[in-house]
Amino acid sequence: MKGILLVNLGSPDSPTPKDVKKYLGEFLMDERVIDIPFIARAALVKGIILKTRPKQSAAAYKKIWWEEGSPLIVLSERLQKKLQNQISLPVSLAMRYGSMTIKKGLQELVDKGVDEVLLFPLYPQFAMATTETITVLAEELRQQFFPNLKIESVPAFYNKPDYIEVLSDSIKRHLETKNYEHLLFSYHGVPERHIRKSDITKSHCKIDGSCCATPSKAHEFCYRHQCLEVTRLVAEKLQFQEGTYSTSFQSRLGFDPWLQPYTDRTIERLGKKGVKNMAIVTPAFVSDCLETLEEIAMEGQEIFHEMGGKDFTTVPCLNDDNAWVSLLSKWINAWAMIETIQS
Ligand SMILES: C=CC1=C(C)c2cc3[nH]c(cc4nc(cc5[nH]c(cc1n2)c(C)c5CCC(=O)O)C(CCC(=O)O)=C4C)c(C)c3C=C
Ligand SMILES: [Fe+2]
Ligand SMILES: [Fe+2]
Repeated sequence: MKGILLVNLGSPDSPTPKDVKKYLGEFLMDERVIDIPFIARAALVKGIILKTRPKQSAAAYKKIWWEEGSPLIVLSERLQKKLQNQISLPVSLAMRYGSMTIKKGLQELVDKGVDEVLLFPLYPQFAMATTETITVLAEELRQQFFPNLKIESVPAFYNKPDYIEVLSDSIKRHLETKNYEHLLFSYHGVPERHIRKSDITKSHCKIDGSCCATPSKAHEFCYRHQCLEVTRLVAEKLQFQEGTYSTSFQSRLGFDPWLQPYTDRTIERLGKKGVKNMAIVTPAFVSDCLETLEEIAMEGQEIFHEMGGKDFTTVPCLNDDNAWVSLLSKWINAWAMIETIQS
């Protein structure tokens, strides 16, 4: 029997420094997140980051935490439940980090009689820190604990026309009554080094602003290209005028160069330039989370107001939007059908 495992990033068990420290320790010790040699990574994470960041991050988590738990987990659970109501195959949910492990998710499916899993990383764009770390871990777990299980992974879906349509409709619906001058597409950032590492041609990526617009097979794994494409395709679909929208990258950590322009500086620039009403959408995230609810909706808004801006509108992530759930069930049913025909 076939089954589906949705996988998102994960959150701490509670917004306390102790639980945040445990969660960040697992997250940041992932070699595909902080991609430096083990000894240096352990020194940086355990010796520096985990000494101060858990307290700071716990305070941020406290501001956005819901009675039912972490927004990212609660929203992912709502998505899984709605999807399960539309699909006859078992649908489970796991997180790459934290208590809802991929191992538990696979076990849950196996216990229901599943022997073929569609592994669905909930990320529109590929990144080694997101999609790749999920598929690599799932394969390691398969080899170690579930040798008879067949696992197939869903690749990045950033440019699928039906995804762009659902995202564009959501943006349009949420901004219909808003009189905004500029729409900022803010994506989670990654260090520039990650983009070069994921370049399968080893020669295409220049991070100079031009390579991502030049056709290349490197784009199958280029996070920057895939983010820029989402902006371009949505702008084309919604017929945005040049100059009324732009792309930026948020949530940088450490001192390495990350993808630019940075979101906080872009908001600052827009405010300084005299933009009074702006809107912001975050298409790297399928579920609202700390990075959208605190960093953008709270901190971003504060920056904009300090710079003289007035209206700051955030477009929610797709979360458990009905059109999004229907699209996911369409993709999953197509997979189940093709697999059945082939076998
Ligand atoms: C598009 C998805 C994401 C990418 C790419 C990504 C890369 C990445 N992240 C960090 C460090 C942190 N990220 C944190 C939170 C966080 N990151 C994502 C998604 C991506 N990260 C999400 C959905 C969240 C929110 C989780 C939640 O519980 O709501 C955090 C923790 C919070 C904090 O202390 O600021 C860190 C740290 C790195 C280093 C990285 C690069 C490769
Ligand atoms: Fe992150
Ligand atoms: Fe590129």
